[in-house]
Amino acid sequence: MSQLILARGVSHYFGSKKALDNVDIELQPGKPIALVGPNGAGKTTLFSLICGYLQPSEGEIKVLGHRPGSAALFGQLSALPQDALLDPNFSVAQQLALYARLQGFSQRQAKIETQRVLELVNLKDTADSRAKELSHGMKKRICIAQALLGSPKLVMLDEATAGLDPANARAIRELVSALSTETTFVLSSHDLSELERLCDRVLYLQQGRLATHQLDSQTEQLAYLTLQLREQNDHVAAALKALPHVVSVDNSQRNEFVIGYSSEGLSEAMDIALLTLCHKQNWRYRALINGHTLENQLFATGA
Ligand SMILES: Nc1ncnc2c1ncn2[C@@H]1O[C@H](COP(=O)(O)OP(=O)(O)OP(=O)(O)O)[C@@H](O)[C@H]1O
Repeated sequence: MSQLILARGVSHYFGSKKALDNVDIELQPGKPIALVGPNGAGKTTLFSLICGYLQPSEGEIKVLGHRPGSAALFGQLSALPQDALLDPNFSVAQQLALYARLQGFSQRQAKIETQRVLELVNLKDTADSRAKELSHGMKKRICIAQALLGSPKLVMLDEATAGLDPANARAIRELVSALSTETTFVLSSHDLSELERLCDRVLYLQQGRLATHQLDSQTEQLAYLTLQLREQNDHVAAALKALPHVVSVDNSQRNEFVIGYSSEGLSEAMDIALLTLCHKQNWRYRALINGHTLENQLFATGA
């Protein structure tokens, strides 16, 4: 089977500005892939190259064995760009059916496919509404429905849940998760906790250069827990360090501690020992995370 995304020495220039610098990617189909990085790091540029909206200035990129933009990828790859727009004056069903027809569905199949994707995003009732009558969040979900027409193998979603309320954002995450056995999603977002929940592979761009992260590679020698407390407490780091088997404590940010410990010969699970300590010390905890948070993996120096 062809690789999902293969990039070899890909660079992209806008005039003299090098937006992507010698990027190599080799990704197989599977669980969702996060595309992250600070503003201006080159995420949209990479997104556009994979979709075939831009051509690389140098290097080669292949999606499912084909050059992005080629006819062979028609119906196999779809994208929700950050600024995706619907026509305000046509009904939702008319627009989706048109896109389905463009993908080669017959008129009858296009109607069925339109209903199917609207059901997926839980917006069946909006079929006859015009886009201008819908809220921002509803429009976003319709655009996601559009990206799902024809069940493509690769779906690129740029900031898919930006501007959605928590319940709708969660519904989209659940949808991505549920469809992930059939479709590989590439999700670009600044919401690291969202990506952390969904993805086990990360493409991290920094000034146009790529570092691929496999999430949370716990070694056999050392395991990590991240403890987030509700309020500031003195002496937390010292008390954590005094626990048996704890090797390192990193105060990664305010009220957050990354605890490295040796799992060899543990008599009591470390999470239980930590919660017992919180209880004894009267520390109220907000979260206890197995491993590092994605934010710490990407940005913290000591993590
Ligand atoms: N059309 C363009 N013309 C000139 N420079 C551009 C153009 N598009 C992007 N750039 C530059 O290329 C670099 C990468 O931009 P890109 O939009 O890919 O970053 P990004 O990671 O998507 O950023 P953000 O998180 O802010 O959306 C930036 O320095 C940007 O200024």
